[in-house]
Amino acid sequence: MTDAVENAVYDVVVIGAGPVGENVADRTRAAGLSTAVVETELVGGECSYWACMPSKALLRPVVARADARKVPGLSAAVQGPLDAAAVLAHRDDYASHWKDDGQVAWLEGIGADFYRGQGRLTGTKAVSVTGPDGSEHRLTARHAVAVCTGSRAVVPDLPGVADARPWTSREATSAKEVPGRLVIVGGGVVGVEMATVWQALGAHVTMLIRGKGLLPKMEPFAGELVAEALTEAGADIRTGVSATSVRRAGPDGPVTVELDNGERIETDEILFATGRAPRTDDLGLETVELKPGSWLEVDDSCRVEGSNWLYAVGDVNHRALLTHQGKYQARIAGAAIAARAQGTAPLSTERWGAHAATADHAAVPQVVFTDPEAASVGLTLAAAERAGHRVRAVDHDLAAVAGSGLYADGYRGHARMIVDLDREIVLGVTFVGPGIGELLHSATVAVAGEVPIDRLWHAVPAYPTISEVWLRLLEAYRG
Ligand SMILES: Cc1cc2nc3c(=O)[nH]c(=O)nc-3n(C[C@H](O)[C@H](O)[C@H](O)COP(=O)(O)OP(=O)(O)OC[C@H]3O[C@@H](n4cnc5c(N)ncnc54)[C@H](O)[C@@H]3O)c2cc1C
Ligand SMILES: NC(=O)c1ccc[n+]([C@@H]2O[C@H](COP(=O)([O-])OP(=O)(O)OC[C@H]3O[C@@H](n4cnc5c(N)ncnc54)[C@H](O)[C@@H]3O)[C@@H](O)[C@H]2O)c1
Repeated sequence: MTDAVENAVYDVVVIGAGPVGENVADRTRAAGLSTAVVETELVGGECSYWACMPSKALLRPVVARADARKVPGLSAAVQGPLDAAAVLAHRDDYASHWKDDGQVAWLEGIGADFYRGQGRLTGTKAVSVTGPDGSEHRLTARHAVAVCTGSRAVVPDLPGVADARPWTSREATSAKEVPGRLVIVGGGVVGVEMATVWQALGAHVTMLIRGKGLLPKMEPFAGELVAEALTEAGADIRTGVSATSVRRAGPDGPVTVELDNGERIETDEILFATGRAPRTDDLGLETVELKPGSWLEVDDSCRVEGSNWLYAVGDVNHRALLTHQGKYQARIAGAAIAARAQGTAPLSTERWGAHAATADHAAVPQVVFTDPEAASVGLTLAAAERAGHRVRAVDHDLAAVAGSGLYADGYRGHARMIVDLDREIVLGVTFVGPGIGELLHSATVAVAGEVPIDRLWHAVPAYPTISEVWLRLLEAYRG
């Protein structure tokens, strides 16, 4: 495989070993292709150390306590504060203490060759790797290079922001202490999940939302129910305001945030949860006639538009910034790379084919792990109407289901199903309420499977579970 230390030829070179790069490598190795994997930080990527894993480890005790407080006979036992030190220690375990030995061993176990260093394209099918010690490797790919370099947090360029040392999602998921006061700018998924964690751990959280409410990409009731609960928990949610400058007084002093309405807020830390940018600025894209710093546009097999060897998989292609969706793309791209390399059979790139990431357009599931949880798959009503579908939204109060009442006293929640009136299939579903995260996959199966409403009528939910909401939604649709 290697003809010299610095120069090596592989069937496939994967740049970036987050969950997505790992899965591309897993698939290409399973197909018998020699594969090099290049990682500049930690194998496992953002998800393992500063995103999904630590954030969910922080959220689990918060949400479990909130649920338990609504169960008669149990609530009195869980009125005390969370043990913040134990929660943070649990988080540290789930972030593997920011060490990647286990994941490096896994990569080696699948037979991939691992290179630690910054990967850069240097031309067609050519990648250089600059190691931490300055060493240089030049890798050539016979068939494909897969860029899986993910995304990083965006911090708006406000006066004073750099000197204020703001938190991004990295600090918000890895902080060692609970700040007394935390201002969060942005009310997307990172904003609401981190507000839920840090408010419950003892910080006083203020959210600054420039728009009308939280979770603007979901159905409006999702943001409303999450905002209601966060406010009850003690958070201060301000909508229609933007930060205009940020100033930290001295190295350890508080931060003063100026708002566009003239107000000032003093805080101990400020978190910018204001979206993501692609990690493509130092990737050598200019050597293959692509623009550094841009998201990489791909076809449904995840191959970069206009190229026959370059793939972009996961966050970096901007199709759906979610680990499970990136791993799905990795399975599709890995299969496409192998099929093209082996040239044995034509690719199935038609809608829902083995080499087409069709679900990225039609059935992307997401769970927001707040109290209450918010989960959705497929289209919202607004998105379906924008796309020109003739649809009907069917709504049901989740509290009016036997299973919900048993799950929690005073259960609050809502469900919406978007039905395509021409095809009589479900285009989208949103659930908001305690304990609904695990319900989402039933909706994903219905949407991705394009299961006709007439057949869904025969999918009987067990009594008394929260899933009975399916029956109520179908009854409401059929009148
Ligand atoms: C706070 C937070 C919580 C989240 N929670 C969830 C969740 O609960 N569920 C969910 O599905 N998604 C969640 N996400 C989104 C999820 O983290 C991303 O969708 C996922 O990490 C994308 O995987 P990836 O492999 O494409 O990129 P990444 O995980 O970003 O990995 C990319 C890897 O490439 C490496 N790299 C970059 N450039 C180079 C280079 N030039 N050379 C070599 N290596 C390079 C990076 O070091 C990194 O290790 C969350 C995100 C955040 C910020
Ligand atoms: N549970 C999960 O699945 C999960 C959890 C966390 C993150 N993620 C993923 O990570 C990605 C990043 O999350 P995110 O919350 O950072 O991004 P986001 O795009 O979901 O939300 C960012 C929010 O910040 C606002 N914003 C942007 N610039 C601003 C500014 N200058 N001032 C004020 N507000 C501003 C936007 O209007 C938007 O509402 C998302 O795509 C999400 O899917 C997923």
